[in-house]
Amino acid sequence: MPTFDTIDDLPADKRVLVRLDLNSPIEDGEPQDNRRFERHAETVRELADAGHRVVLMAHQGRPGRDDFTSLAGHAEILADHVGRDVGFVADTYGDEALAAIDALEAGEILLLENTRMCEDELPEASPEEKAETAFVETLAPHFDAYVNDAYSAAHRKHASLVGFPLALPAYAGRVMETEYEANTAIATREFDGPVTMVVGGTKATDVIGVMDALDETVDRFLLGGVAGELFLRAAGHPVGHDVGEMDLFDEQWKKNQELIESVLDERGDAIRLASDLAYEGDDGERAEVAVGDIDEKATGYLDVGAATVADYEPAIRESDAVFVKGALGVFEDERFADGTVGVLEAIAETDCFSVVGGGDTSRAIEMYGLSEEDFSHVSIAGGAYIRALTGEPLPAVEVLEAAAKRQ
Ligand SMILES: Nc1ncnc2c1ncn2[C@@H]1O[C@H](COP(=O)(O)OP(=O)(O)O)[C@@H](O)[C@H]1O
Ligand SMILES: O=C(OP(=O)(O)O)[C@H](O)COP(=O)(O)O
Repeated sequence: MPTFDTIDDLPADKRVLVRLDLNSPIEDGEPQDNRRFERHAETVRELADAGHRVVLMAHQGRPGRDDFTSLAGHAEILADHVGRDVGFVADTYGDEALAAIDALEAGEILLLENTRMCEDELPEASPEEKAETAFVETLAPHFDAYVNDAYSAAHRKHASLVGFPLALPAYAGRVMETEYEANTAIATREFDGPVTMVVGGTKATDVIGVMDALDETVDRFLLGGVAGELFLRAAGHPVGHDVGEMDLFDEQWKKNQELIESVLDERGDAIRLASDLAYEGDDGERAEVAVGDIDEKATGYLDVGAATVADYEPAIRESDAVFVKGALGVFEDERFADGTVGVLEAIAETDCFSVVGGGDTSRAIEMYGLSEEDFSHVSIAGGAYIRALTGEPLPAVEVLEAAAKRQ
């Protein structure tokens, strides 16, 4: 049973400030529809149908990255899923935002601009410090209640996630409630046979620390993506660094080198690394190279190769449970989807307990004709769900729990 209050406890006719996680893949500057919109739409529709004035906050990307964009396009996608208009204001807590908030009628919905465009949102700090920011102190008096539905961002100590619950009565939305219950239940589950974790994606910093903490739970890790290349670098291969305009490896290597080397040293037997990698050849087609034959990294590696997939598939078939965090390659491009899809197909065909997590990674399921029903749980959370597996508390959930004790 969750120890926070939910929107079932929210009194009628309120001005409600709601935190969603609409962080999405961006292609050609536009957000791509994904299950985060579909799932959050349920909470938003329920609040609007109940006659509340509903103001939404969300973030997109990280400052300095290509995916750091306005939320104007997100409002349109969300409106389609909710089945009601979703207004948008290109401001977070300035006069324009406050005027739009105060003009809302019962049942109307308004999305504010990307919270990370407001400098009080980042960096991480304690809930008390975040509650004292101008962002929270200016917005909170315009509301009666705060709802957090952003389970997938609950591992971040940002103002919109941990600051508002100190300033307003605070409740969990439907996504927060269901993801919390599902992921907490998984953390306490016991398995008879081997437990495997597929680790890929771009946010290596998030997963490497967790690999260390999952010592007791996970028997073997199958690596790919950026994390996989960083481990190959630690194992002495000339890969795992940026080339050209790339900004994925060097900073994460600097931050995690010691940890990667110690995880590899202590859990080397449990860690399987790619034996071949795929890249875009001169003719624009997919090309592959054995890791042992790489003398110098001249281009980006965008997937694991066929030999690696052949090595990983049987490991999955003999597992009792498989957890996926991050894609093994850039599956959005069909040429580099083999690793991710090969692994997902093996999981779908195996009678194991399986969880696929991450806003980006879980998109591969429908893109490649697999069904959500083939997996035990498809989480819209990535970093938050694997942290939940370690039993580590999530800061944004802790402040909801503290708020429930006060309410
Ligand atoms: N070798 C790679 N180089 C660049 N990007 C990669 C690579 N492998 C996987 N990715 C990207 O990782 C993304 C998913 O990673 P991440 O954002 O960490 O996970 P999620 O949002 O699913 O939790 C995918 O969109 C995929 O394109
Ligand atoms: O997409 C998210 O996390 P995920 O990639 O772990 O699923 C969340 O929106 C958190 O975003 P952040 O990792 O930029 O803080």
